[in-house]
This record gives sequence, C-alpha cells and structure tokens, in this order.
Amino acid sequence: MADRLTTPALLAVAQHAKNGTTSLYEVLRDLQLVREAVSGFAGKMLVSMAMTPILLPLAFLVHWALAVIILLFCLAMALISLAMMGTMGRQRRLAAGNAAAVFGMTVDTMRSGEAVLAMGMLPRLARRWLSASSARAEESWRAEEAVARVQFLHQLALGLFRGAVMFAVTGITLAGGHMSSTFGGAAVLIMQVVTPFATLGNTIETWGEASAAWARLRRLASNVTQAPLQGLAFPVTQGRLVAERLSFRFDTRSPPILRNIDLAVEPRQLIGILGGPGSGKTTLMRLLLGLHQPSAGGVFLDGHATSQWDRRDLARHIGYLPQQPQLGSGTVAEVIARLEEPDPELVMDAARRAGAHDLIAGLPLGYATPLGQGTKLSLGQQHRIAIARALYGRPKLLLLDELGGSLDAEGEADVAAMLGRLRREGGSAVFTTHRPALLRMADRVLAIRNATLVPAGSAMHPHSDRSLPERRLA
Ligand SMILES: Nc1ncnc2c1ncn2[C@@H]1O[C@H](COP(=O)(O)OP(=O)(O)OP(=O)(O)O)[C@@H](O)[C@H]1O
Repeated sequence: MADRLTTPALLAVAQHAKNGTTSLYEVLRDLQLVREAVSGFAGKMLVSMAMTPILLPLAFLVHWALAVIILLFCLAMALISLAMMGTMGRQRRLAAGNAAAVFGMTVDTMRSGEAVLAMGMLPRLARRWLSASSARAEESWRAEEAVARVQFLHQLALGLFRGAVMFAVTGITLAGGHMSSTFGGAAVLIMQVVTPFATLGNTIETWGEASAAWARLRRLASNVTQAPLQGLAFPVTQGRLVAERLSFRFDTRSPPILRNIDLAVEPRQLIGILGGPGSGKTTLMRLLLGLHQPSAGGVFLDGHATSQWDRRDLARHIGYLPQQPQLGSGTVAEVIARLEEPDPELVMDAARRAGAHDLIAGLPLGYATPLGQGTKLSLGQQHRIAIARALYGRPKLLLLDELGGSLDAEGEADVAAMLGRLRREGGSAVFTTHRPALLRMADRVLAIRNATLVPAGSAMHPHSDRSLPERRLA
C-alpha cells in the first residue's frame, strides 16, 4: 500500500507545489495515518475482534457463566469506550480551538504591536487577553474532568472484568466443576476477548482518520498528470527538442492551458518565452521537461518523448532552473551535484559558468557549507546556485524558468555570458524572463497568448513587447 501510494502522492505534491495547494507535510501525515492504522494498534484490534466468534463459543464450552460474563463486559466496555471517544474528541476540539484563538490573538497583537505601544493600549489588551483565555480555560477544565471521569470508569470496568473472570473460574472449580490446565489457559485467553471492545472508540477513531486520509491520498494520486519517474534511457546525439501540436489541461473540466503548440529548438539556439502572469510559461517548461503528460501531442528530444524518458538519464541532457529555486538541504556541492556524490571538478565548473564561484567561496565553509541549516542565502545567491545546479555535467539543453528573476546587473551580465558561451559550445536553451537584456540574447522570442505560442509582438497584440529589438521579433 505504501509503495502504491507514496510515489504518486509525492509526485502530486511536486506538481502542485507551485500553487501551494498541497503541502508535503499533510501528505506525509496522511500516509503515516494509513500505515499506522493498518500495521499498528488499530489493525491488531480489528484482527482480535474478528476472533470473537471463535473465542465466545469456546467460553460457552468451558462454562455458560463465563460466556455470560464476557458478553456483558464486551457490551459494557464497548459503550464506555464509545463514551470516552466522545468526551476526548470534545476535549481535543476545545484545546485546538483555544490554541487557534490564542495564536490568532498573538498574531494580531504582533501585527499591530507598534500601534498598541504608541497609543497606550497594552494594559487593556492584556486584560482582554487574560479574560478570554481564562473563560476558555474553565471550559477546557470541565472537558478534561469529563475525560478523567470516563477514563476512571474504563479502568474500573476492566478491573471488574478481570476480577469477575477470576471469581467465576475459582467458583466453578470449588463447586466441583472440571478444572484443568486447558481450563485455566482458556480463561486467560478469554480475557483477551474483551480488549478490542475496551478500545472500540480508539479503533473507530483511528480507522475513521485513516480512511479519510486514504480518500485524500487517492484523490491526490488520481490528479497526477505527471509522467512516471522511471522510464527508458535514449541516446542523445544532437539535442534537438521538438514540441508537436502540444496541448495540455490540468483536468478534463478546465479549459486548456496550452493549445497546439509547435516549437523546435535547434542546437545553438536560444529561445525566449514571454507571457503575462498565469499565461502558462511554467507549464510549458514542465511539459518540455517531460514532467507533465501532454493531453495531446508530444515533446521529443532527438525523436524520443521526454515524458517516457528515465528522469535521471534525461537530467544528464537537460538542465532545469525552476521558477522558485528552493535548494533544499545538503552542502552547496551536494546541491549543485543534484544530491549525488559531488564530483569536485564538475561542481566547480558549473559554479564558474553560473557566476556563482565567488559567492560560494565567500560562504563560511565554501562548497562544504550546509544549506538549510542556518545559512541564509539571499534570493540572488540562491538563483545563482540553482543555475549552477542546472549546468552541472554540462547538459546540452537548458530550460530556465524566470531567468535572472532576482539578480542584480552584475548577475544579469554573468547569465548573459553563460548563455552566449552555451550557444558557442553547441548547446541550446529555452528561457522565460522579464529582463530585456536577456531577451536580447535570444535568437527567437515567442509569447504565450490565449494558450497558444506566437511570435512576440505579433499582430495579435501590436502594442505589447515593445521593448524587444526589431530583428528579434518573429
Ligand atoms: N497544478 C495545477 N493545477 C491546476 N491549475 C494549475 C496548476 N498549476 C498551474 N495552474 C494554472 O495554470 C495556469 C498557468 O500557470 P503557470 O504557472 O504555467 O503560469 P505562468 O505563466 O508561469 O505564471 P507566472 O508568470 O505568474 O508564474 C494558471 O492559471 C495556473 O493557475
């Protein structure tokens, strides 16, 4: 189950990450809930409950009085356990509500902290805060008391049950009934019958949460338009990338994001892509990269569909700069080497080409500086390291989303030099950017308009993209 769910769920998170609609934390928690329900306590209780029809007749065989005691206690324990589930649920909801209210108040206070101090509102605010939290505290206290009462009842009933079984066994023996080792063993075994009923509420709750988590994961996994991670490795001779009648929509009910896109990227060609917010630039990049399965048409690198390609192998040929280059954790060298064992020469080569070497040399431990552990990099620094990661191993083709997004003039010049060098060495690139200086490097500039790819500044929108030099248009 974990195998079947984990990969599609993580793929879905990666796919939706840009929109922030699905958080990895929630997905991992859902996976954990399902795993715990199946392999943990709740799973065991389900199996134990399934044993009841076998154990009860056994009890009848031993003595009818034992069977009656068991039946009565199973019923009583199930009722107490359900009551416990109710009171504990109420107490948890109250506690969560309190935490949210106090947290919300804190956040609001922090937001207007300056005004609170400047206008002498602090003592009043503190009074309001205290009275709100003490009113809530009283309610919480009552809920906790209710929980404690039911818990006590639960323990008492369990104790009574054990006592009653022992009492019955002894009584039956003294009354001259048959007492043997089998009989004693059966009595102990029978005590187990009541356990799943004593934890019924807990089991129901766990399974309820797990089945909701399962449904969420299934929904998420069915939403994946992402290509599989494992595929075939094809030879790359020229590095010619072609998109043919490429269309894409996220689901069948929504309109297409891209329609009938035709694009050929020859070696030594740089192609700039423009488009307004939400026009589909990132989606196009992801399609070219084979991360999304096209709804129609296809993307081919030297004649082979990128969506069928083995991801690790394809990554040797295509370097990718995502729009938000979150670098994750690992040393700078590991991050540039895409979390593989870093080859120092290749790492430094990529960093130099990306114009990131000097900034890395200035970090406390240079290339060994751990990222994501207190080392705070500026957006521009992250951008340069992410470009170095894309350049690692000198791939033939670069797909660069929002190139130069957070760079200063010097960084922009470095990136322009990198593009020039790539072209001279026979490589090619497709990039989206809002930087005129980088667009001027492009051999062709195209724009996404109404889900189609048209030459930038074409007749459809004669007033747009005026900053582009004439010779680049169309
Ligand atoms: N996972 C997704 N599910 C559904 N719709 C999505 C998803 N990702 C993007 N979209 C939608 O697809 C459209 C194109 O998004 P995309 O990110 O490709 O645009 P963009 O041109 O890169 O935008 P920007 O320049 O603002 O980053 C947007 O309307 C966006 O809301």
